[in-house]
Amino acid sequence: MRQAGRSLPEYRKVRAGIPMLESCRRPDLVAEITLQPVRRHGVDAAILFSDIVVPVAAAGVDLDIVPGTGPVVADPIRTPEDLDRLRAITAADVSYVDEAVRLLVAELGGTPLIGFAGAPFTLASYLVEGGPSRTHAKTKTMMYGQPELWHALCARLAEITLEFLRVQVAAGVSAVQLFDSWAGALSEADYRRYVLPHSTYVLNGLAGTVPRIHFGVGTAQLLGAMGEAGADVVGVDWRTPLDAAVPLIGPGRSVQGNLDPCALFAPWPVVEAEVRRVLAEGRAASGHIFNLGHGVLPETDPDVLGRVVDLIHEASAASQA
Ligand SMILES: Cc1c2[nH]c(c1CCC(=O)O)Cc1[nH]c(c(CCC(=O)O)c1C)Cc1[nH]c(c(CCC(=O)O)c1C)Cc1[nH]c(c(C)c1CCC(=O)O)C2
Repeated sequence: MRQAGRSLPEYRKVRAGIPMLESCRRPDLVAEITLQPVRRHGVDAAILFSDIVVPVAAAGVDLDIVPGTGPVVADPIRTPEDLDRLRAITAADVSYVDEAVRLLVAELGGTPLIGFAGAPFTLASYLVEGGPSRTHAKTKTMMYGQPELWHALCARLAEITLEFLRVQVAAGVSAVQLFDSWAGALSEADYRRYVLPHSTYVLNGLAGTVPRIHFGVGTAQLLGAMGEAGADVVGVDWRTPLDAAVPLIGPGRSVQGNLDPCALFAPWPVVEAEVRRVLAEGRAASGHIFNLGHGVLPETDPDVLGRVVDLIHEASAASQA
């Protein structure tokens, strides 16, 4: 999730005056920003500093990441001719990611690095809408009205995503996360018909390499299907308690989540109780990666994040003793 950054003063300092996409293309900066939360909070894994739209920009789409808004696409993709502007990528198109991952793996020592990419639906939504959307109306208009174009777009995005993840795996990441942040906008039937085959293509393409995490927001109705897409770990947002999510996700998969990012604004005793609740509910799963249910909000106090990390370490050590 978008977490390395925005709450940390040291992040804002190194990013000052450097546009988001440019910072994603500078391996030295990527390495420094990725390491910041590991140094400060002592988290158990680092998440690569990049963005889900980085490979799409490398594929020839004119886009920008606007502070406070998110990805904005100059000419949205709405016709078969528009789709021609989205070409395949090769490793050479994203060589800065290869370089950044190699730098990081060397620096991190034993701390695992998690790579990531955006899933076809969430990427398609930005490309078709032209920017963030509450209803995803234009995206669904293409999905229902031009299903052939929709599937061609998602198939192209799946190839781009898979290549982007393969570069990260080859460079040494220890796990990958596929973000389908906005898939929760779909019914299970539509997800299965219009999205699942494409996400499955990406996740299966990495079978036998590194563990695969699959995450979306507001996906209670999709947890089973998202697990079927081929993930080893399914990420859950804060709306669904982990012990309720586990039977939906099914056997053989671990869970990730799911503290409400807004809980970090509560008085410490409330934060502590919420963290302990999430840990207790996570015991229903065969494996649990503690995380927030979505990204850290920029206003979050970094000291509270540090205390949460310490509490989780203490509580997991105590439960294993
Ligand atoms: C949907 C999505 C995006 N990007 C991402 C997703 C999927 C996960 C999720 O749902 O949070 C994924 C992402 N984006 C970023 C990371 C790197 C890891 C990390 O920083 O923790 C990751 C894993 C950096 C980023 N990506 C972005 C930031 C903020 C950039 C800044 O410093 O201004 C960071 C650190 C920008 C971004 N990029 C995107 C949005 C919606 C925004 C926020 C815009 C805003 O509110 O300012 C698209």
